[in-house]
Amino acid sequence: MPRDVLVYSSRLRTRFRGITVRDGVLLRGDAGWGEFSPFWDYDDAESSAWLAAARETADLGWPAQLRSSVPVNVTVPAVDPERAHAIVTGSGGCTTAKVKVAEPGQGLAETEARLEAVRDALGPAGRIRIDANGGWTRDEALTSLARLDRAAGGLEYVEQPCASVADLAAVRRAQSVPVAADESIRRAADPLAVRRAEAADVVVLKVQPLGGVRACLRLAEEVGLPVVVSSALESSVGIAAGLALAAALPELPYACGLATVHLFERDVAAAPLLPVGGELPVPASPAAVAPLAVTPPDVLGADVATRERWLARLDAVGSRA
Ligand SMILES: O=C(O)CCC(=O)c1ccccc1C(=O)O
Ligand SMILES: [Mg+2]
Repeated sequence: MPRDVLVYSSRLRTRFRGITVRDGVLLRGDAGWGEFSPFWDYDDAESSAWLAAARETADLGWPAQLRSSVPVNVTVPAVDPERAHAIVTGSGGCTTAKVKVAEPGQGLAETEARLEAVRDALGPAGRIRIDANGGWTRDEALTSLARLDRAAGGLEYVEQPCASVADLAAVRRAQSVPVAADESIRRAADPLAVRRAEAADVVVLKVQPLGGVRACLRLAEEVGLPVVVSSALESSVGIAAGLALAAALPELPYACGLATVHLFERDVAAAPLLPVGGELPVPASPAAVAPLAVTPPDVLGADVATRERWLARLDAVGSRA
């Protein structure tokens, strides 16, 4: 393997987005290290934006930064109330929590119990947002939001309650919890459809699926809505690019969803990007977030088969450009 391409793999502490292991490639360029880690269910065409993001960070580095630290939310997967409470308590001082809801196979009562536990751990001044990942119909969204807003003692917003832009707009009009668009931006042919339909109050932007920090800055300007920068469940190298975007946005009214390194059993960086006092420090440049020393060769956790799979994927996606 070339010296400027590393493959990492880590088990996750809890199942997230249906996966229990996260892996990806780290690429080194003149500016430092960038991460290429599309999920395995993404095809080569969809993965090319992820590669553009990795190359931008590695080769060009990041635009000017307006802030040196970024408030972040703790991310609470669809775990039981005791785990949810412990995750919030051990979050490194986060006062905003994002809780996964609409998990297949889970009932509303379980979700209510999780939200009550999170509220108990945060106290009355904390903020709670939820993410349904498009899992509800309009009617389910309306029923669920009324109940979950009560269980949480107030919701800051709901992320992607339904899959389609039309349904997001309908849910937004029919009740009072603000709506954030995630998949409707990052997996849509036309991310501006959300603005035209007045389907959201907030947009979630992720650097890798949207093709890089600069592409996200342009999109933020075009959409004209408040932005929450979030992780695609990346190692500290990928999270660093999210922090670069959050640091470059003219306004940042909400905590960002970049505190996900705690979900990894083993991060790639010597100094993992974990929150302190509810904030993450913004690395000055991509060179500031280097992976651990690369000897012995398995230090980043990927076995030979995983490395070969990623190198083949990198070739396939790279040859499309
Ligand atoms: O926003 C956060 O708190 C963490 C990031 C997150 O939830 C996420 C991570 C990987 C893939 C999808 C999502 C999502 O927001 O749906
Ligand atoms: Mg989301």
